[in-house]
Amino acid sequence: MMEPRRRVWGSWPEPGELERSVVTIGVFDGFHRGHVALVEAALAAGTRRGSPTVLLTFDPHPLAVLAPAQAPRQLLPVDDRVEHAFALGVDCVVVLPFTAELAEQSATDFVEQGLVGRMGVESLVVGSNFRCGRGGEGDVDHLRRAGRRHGFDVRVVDLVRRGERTCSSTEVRRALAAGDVHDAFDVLGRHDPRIAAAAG
Ligand SMILES: Cc1cc2nc3c(=O)[nH]c(=O)nc-3n(C[C@H](O)[C@H](O)[C@H](O)COP(=O)(O)O)c2cc1C
Ligand SMILES: Nc1ncnc2c1ncn2[C@@H]1O[C@H](COP(=O)(O)OP(=O)(O)OP(=O)(O)O)[C@@H](O)[C@H]1O
Repeated sequence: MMEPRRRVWGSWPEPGELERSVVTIGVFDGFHRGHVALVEAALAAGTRRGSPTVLLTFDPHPLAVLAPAQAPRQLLPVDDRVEHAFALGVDCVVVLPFTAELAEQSATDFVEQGLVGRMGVESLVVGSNFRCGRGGEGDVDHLRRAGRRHGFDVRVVDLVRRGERTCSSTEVRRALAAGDVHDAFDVLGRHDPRIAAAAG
């Protein structure tokens, strides 16, 4: 089968559309240094295995559904996140609509029905603080156990730091809110006028 390239799914791929993959998951708002490191680790695993590297992301931001009052201002629209992923060399992107129904799904079902059943995951690459599933129950230990049951490997990436702090979308937003665009760019690892505009 020809491996898919630059394909974007707006929901889980249908059975058979994606038979094997290296998957990295998260919101990826801003595409900061940590996100880039995660994608690079996934690409290295994809190349090693000869499997497509797929970035799985959510839209809207999970907090917009789980706690709308605390939902952060979006740094990059989902189309820009997809473009960043492709520019780095990711083969395909899955954008899952984050709905109340998805938030209620157990981590086990998310992994078995989604990652294994629809994506044929061979290797899962996440940051050490990643969680998925109802109530955030699916931490990296949970994912490793699921990986042993289903025969996929879990690669946990150490969080990228910049001096004293851990790079995160939250840190970028904090710097922007303080009016310090240079600091925001320092966490991001690049100058990005669209993100400066997100400061409003
Ligand atoms: C199936 C599923 C259910 C989730 N349910 C919850 C939840 O109940 N409470 C919560 O705070 N986050 C929940 N999340 C969101 C995750 O904790 C997390 O924010 C999301 O997977 C993105 O990961 P990231 O924040 O590391 O990018 C869920 C995620 C998934 C995939
Ligand atoms: N500094 C980092 N280094 C490496 N991986 C990271 C880093 N920060 C987040 N990740 C990973 O990137 C993926 C996407 O996470 P997410 O988009 O929630 O990042 P975040 O920047 O921590 O966001 P927020 O600040 O809004 O919680 C997850 O797998 C997460 O574990």
